[in-house]
Amino acid sequence: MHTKGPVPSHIAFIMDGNRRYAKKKNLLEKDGYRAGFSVLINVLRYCYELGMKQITVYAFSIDNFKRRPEEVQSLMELMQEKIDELIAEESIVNRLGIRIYFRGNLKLLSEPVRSSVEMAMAKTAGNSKAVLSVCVAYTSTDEIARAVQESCEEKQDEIREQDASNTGNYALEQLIGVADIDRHMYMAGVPDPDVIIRTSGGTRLSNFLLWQSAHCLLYSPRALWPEISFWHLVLAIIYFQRNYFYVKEKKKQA
Ligand SMILES: CC(C)=CCC/C(C)=C/CC/C(C)=C/COP(=O)(O)OP(=O)(O)O
Repeated sequence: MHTKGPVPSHIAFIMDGNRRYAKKKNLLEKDGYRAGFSVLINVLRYCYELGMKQITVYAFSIDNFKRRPEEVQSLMELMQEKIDELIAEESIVNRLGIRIYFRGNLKLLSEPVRSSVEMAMAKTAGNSKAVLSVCVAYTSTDEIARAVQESCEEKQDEIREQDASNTGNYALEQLIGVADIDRHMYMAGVPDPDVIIRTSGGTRLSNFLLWQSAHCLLYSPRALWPEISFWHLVLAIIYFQRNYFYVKEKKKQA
């Protein structure tokens, strides 16, 4: 597919509005999520066809564990079922050559879900045409805190040496900088997103990619996530293209 003008290299989605969709259509909550997953598959294909090769979705936040236990359970079961579909040999992921990463505090997941997630990452490791990052058990503040902790652990010996020499010139800022923290992020190695799309009209980031969104655009179509179509993506790209030079300049200055 050919588009005029640049397309985002990395597009990220806050898939909001699945429960509202279920309510609107008189469906069970879990069927709202099922509809959301089907749309995710379509969106993946559209993004790929439009030339966007880094796609990130916010599938489950650490805060989502506080929802009703039955809801958490049903979402986790759906996730497991859908991961199996995603990695089936003839799946769209394998046909298009998409590598899947699950990013987040994965030890918070139950054992069966964690095994599925790890299997999906291993089974798609040979795919190299595009990357789907699925943020689960994720919040940005958790990601940043862990990255800072790991950066400190990595430099432990040097920090101790400075402590021991006790010169009064304690230079932690020379030991740990932005690049060190970057390397320990769940999103390490992924270029920052150009656009975050939050469906259902909300303009909050809800603890998603806070570190990575310094120069990112936020686009908020009114449609609920399961209502997202190809044309919503086209409009998002037009919005990106209108702001492209601003984003490019900001990144250059950074
Ligand atoms: C395997 C895989 C990647 C599965 C992902 C499935 C999927 C669509 C997950 C979305 C999860 C979620 C908590 C969305 C927020 O909308 P909400 O349900 O809170 O909606 P609301 O704003 O209407 O309450």
